[in-house]
Amino acid sequence: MSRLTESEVWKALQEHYRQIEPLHMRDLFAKDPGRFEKFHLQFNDILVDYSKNRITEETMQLLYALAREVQLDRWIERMFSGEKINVTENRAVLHVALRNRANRPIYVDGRDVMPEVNAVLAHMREFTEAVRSGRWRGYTGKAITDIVNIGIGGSDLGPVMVTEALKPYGKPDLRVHFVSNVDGTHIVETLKQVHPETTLFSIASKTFTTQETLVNAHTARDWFLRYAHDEAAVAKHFVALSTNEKEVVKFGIDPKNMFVFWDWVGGRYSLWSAIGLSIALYIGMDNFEELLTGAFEMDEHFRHTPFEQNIPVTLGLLGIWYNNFFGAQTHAILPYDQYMHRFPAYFQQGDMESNGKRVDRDGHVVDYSTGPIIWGEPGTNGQHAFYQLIHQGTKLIPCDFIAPIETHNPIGEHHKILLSNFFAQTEALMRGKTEEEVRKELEAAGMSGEALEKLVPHKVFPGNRPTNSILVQKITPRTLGSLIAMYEHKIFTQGVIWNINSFDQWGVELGKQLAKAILPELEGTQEVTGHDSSTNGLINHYKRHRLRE
Ligand SMILES: O=P(O)(O)OC[C@H]1O[C@@H](O)[C@@H](O)[C@@H](O)[C@@H]1O
Repeated sequence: MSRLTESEVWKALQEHYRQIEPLHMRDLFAKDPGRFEKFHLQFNDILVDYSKNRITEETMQLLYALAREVQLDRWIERMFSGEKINVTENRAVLHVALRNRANRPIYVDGRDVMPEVNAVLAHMREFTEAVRSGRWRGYTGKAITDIVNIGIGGSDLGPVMVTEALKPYGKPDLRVHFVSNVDGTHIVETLKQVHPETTLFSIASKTFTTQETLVNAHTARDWFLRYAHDEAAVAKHFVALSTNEKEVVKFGIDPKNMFVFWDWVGGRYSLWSAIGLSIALYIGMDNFEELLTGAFEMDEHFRHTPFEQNIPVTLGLLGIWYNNFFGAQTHAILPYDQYMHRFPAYFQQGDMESNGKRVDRDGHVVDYSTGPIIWGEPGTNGQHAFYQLIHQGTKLIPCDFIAPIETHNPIGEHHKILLSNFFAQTEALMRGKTEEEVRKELEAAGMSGEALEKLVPHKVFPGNRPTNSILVQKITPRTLGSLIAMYEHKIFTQGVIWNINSFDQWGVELGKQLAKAILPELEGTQEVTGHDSSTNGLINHYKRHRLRE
């Protein structure tokens, strides 16, 4: 037994779960007209309604007590004050410093990091303004029309998600492209759309050793040089976003064209750093700073608001409730906003790479479930795809519904229809439809007897399916910044409760190592024998059939 599962409050939650499990939210709503009032939070223009959860006031009290039990407040302070809470890599976790708009000093190893943070922001401003205004010229004197960001994981997903989410703020005559996959198709298809004289490549890699990114970057460089025939021209078309100057120089990028960040920025928390350059190029530095401001406001909220009114803490605790007491395995993020279509994918990395851990901070295998599987698609597409399982399947899937009150594209009735679906789905998931209601409905449609009885069970919706509804005024840079930070801190809250290190990612290493070992084995015709029979069989099949080409 771990300290967590042995704690009094954990046991009280287990006991309490037995009382809550049989209750239906329909009845909880019927009994208490003040339920929405009780269970919603507001911060700036973000409203979080968590009343459609399988909770009572006692549930929340116990969950907040759990946050106190694990001293969440102390962990928050540790993060914000630059303590090396990423213990396995001996690093501070300071993405919050990147958006510390108050400019309060934050120390790492006795040194205030803020002057460096501000210097990089100034460098980004100078560069993005030069490119956007057309002052920055390519090797034949033309202005830049296309940005190709080459990066993967945290060096890709954030910029992709944000540039998509903030498309209405993008410079119309500047296109951004993202190449991440080592599959040659990704770079080949992208290069078909751009011209070397007017394209700027940003090579985004914290370590600058990631195989996929370097392979793609070399291919881009070779392609470029086939046109330019001049190594000196590379400086006008390639910039690097990285922590590793040595490798950047080795690649052939002038350190003047390097935008730096630091080891205390985790890859999946790096969109706020120089990794956000493609975002800043696209939406402009003022908007990029608005994004930072939105995140900063959420940071302040997270750091200073009592748990009971604290949005990330509350969302984190609700996640714990389903994950650890109801046994929910997954969590869906469902943005009702087409521009936000990569938001679930972004937090797939954000959450699953952070909290997909099976040992605690002290290296002990945990005896409780940790990070959920995160998934989702924008509404209403999801409704016509996987919502069936959420409504009537055998699995409990807590969902976050996110929607803007105002759309960037007010055309006809579209937004009202979209929002009516947003409201209807959480209502349907909560209420369901009883046998009696189904029977009445079928009778009204003129059905009766055996035919009716046969159909009834199929048309019953059990309901009682938990959702959070997150309504924002509009998806602006500032609001998006707050929303992203909200989820980051939710992940942090859960990591603290599970006593895991949310900031390393050793799990990605084994596959990388094995791929490196296998790569040379794919050469030549010699039979491979060094693996298990499945891996040998697959590699040898590939080698035999490749030779047939
Ligand atoms: O930014 P670089 O160093 O290329 O890493 C890209 C990605 O690599 C993966 O293996 C993970 O470690 C991610 O967290 C990271 O975002």
